[in-house]
Amino acid sequence: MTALKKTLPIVLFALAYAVIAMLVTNSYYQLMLTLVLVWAIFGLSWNVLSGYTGLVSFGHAAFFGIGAYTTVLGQIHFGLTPWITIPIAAVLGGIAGLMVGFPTFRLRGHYFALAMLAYPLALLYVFEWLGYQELTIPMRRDAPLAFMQFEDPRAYTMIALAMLIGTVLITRMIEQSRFGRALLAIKQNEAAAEAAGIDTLRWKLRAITVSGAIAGMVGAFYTVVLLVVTPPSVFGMLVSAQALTVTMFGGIGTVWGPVIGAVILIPISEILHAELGAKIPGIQGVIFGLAIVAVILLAPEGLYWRLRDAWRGRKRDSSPVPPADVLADGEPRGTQDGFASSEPGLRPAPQDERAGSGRDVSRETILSVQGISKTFGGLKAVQNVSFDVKKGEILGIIGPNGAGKTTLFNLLNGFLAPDEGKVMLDGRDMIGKRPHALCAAGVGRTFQVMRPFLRMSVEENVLTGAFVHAATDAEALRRAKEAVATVGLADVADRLGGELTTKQLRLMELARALAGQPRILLLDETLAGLGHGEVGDVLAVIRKLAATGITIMIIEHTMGAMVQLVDRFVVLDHGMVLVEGEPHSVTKDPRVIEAYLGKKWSTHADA
Ligand SMILES: Nc1ncnc2c1ncn2[C@@H]1O[C@H](COP(=O)(O)OP(=O)(O)OP(=O)(O)O)[C@@H](O)[C@H]1O
Repeated sequence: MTALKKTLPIVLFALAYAVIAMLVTNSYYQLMLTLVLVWAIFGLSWNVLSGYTGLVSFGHAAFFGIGAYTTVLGQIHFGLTPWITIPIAAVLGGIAGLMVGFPTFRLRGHYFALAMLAYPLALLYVFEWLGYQELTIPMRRDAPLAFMQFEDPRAYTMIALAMLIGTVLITRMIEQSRFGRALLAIKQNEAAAEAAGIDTLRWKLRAITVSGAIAGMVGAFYTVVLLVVTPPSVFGMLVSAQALTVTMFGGIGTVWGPVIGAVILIPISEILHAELGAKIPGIQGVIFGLAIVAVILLAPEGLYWRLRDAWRGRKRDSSPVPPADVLADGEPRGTQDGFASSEPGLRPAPQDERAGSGRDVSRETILSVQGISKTFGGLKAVQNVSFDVKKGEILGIIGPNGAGKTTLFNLLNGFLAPDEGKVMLDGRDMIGKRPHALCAAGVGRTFQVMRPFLRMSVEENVLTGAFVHAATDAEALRRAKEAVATVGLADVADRLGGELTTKQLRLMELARALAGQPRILLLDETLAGLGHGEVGDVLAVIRKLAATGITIMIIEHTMGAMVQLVDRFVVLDHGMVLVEGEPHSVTKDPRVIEAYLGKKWSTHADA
């Protein structure tokens, strides 16, 4: 039923388009109908890589041009029909994608976008140098159908429509599978995606391969329609810009975006080009420029998302503003006053209550940190830190701001490689492993500054973390639902990440880490930004997880809560272990009071 509901708009669109195409007799308008579909397909190709992963490509013309030249050279030199060269172009486009992706994915953001620009430009000059300035597809009047040379231009529109439906269905499949979820997770937060067990490089390479294949295919077909190919017409800047513009205008990261963008922008630019092209050369570039400016100002993610948000907004009158510490740069809280923060009502417990969790902890070591160090420039953020974590233990990592606590977590989950030292998980050396591999080995992680996927629902957020050990999508979904229920978010499972309160976001991050079935969970300031009652709720969930046997390491400044939660503390100061031990002895240690807790602590505790 749902599948039918999702496929119906595509079927209706295709039917309406086919009817219009059949009714149009003017060959110029027929060509425009074909070109709308060509640019929609090219936009979908761009979308598979850039729309879903957020890695903007200015170089998709490289794949398009390879496809275009495959067709024309295939027919000139080998007498091959486009029925054969179009699939070959798709394969070559895919291979080119893989070859481009491998070195270029080392770069991020603007650097990636600019590096991508180099590929079509380089190919443009290579093809000019090879003497392929202007090539025309030889006419085959003896076998027009066999060589895709139709008298009736409607045939091209129908083929383009079939290609568009195929591309939409492929994109849909990607979007709704583990593939698409991995790409969207990468887009929204690559570090969080890695920590949730997603092998980001592998998924990005798959995306660029599929994207290159679609671009190669449609580039090949474009040449069949226009019959002539020149390097600037297929490798030129305007070609890449066209894919980018139709998608940005229509909507990034959705199947409908490139279709909407192409349906609106291509006819406008083509008609203006026909009417005013002689007086204002390059009018198409102006139209695309204006479209981009309009989109940036009015609907930064494109028309589709603006309309969808307006529709959702009408359905849901008020949605809470995302908390200030989500993806923000600043520290959400700290100990700037030299006194570890203590939530109202969670003042340091009286001496006799401060005996930690009182739970039985195994003697077996799960994680052994052996002399690890990390230096940033001249700053020794972590210096020769060693300690063991016992199976089932809740270990608190405390220390003043800048003591190296988050850096330690980054070393433990593979975001950073230590300069020296070892990290042994169940006796196996974990050094050199990437975060997704460490996640697969059993290390789960949440973040100090929360990294939710704001455009995904709670369940989808958690699902991204569930694939790491799930053999099938159904199993991942089951695990995600279980994790959502365990943290008590089942009632809001359908809400978007951007609509949650701080407490719900903290619990959702916990569930996302939990869905990967971790054996050890690294919780970085999970209580930050929570109110009094909320701290108690989240603590109850952490205790519940510990009771199931999960080992927990937690960084937290809320000392009143920490002394009641943890079995043991490791206190860091200036990147070194200052003291290690049970809560009651650690909180009385003069060195800890001096470096971290402050004199106010002992006054509070004695009160
Ligand atoms: N990527 C980096 N590059 C340079 N310096 C860094 C980097 N990451 C951390 N540092 C520095 O290393 C030191 C330790 O930082 P870290 O974030 O680990 O401290 P922390 O104990 O977690 O502090 P807080 O309690 O404020 O979160 C700080 O001086 C910080 O400025």
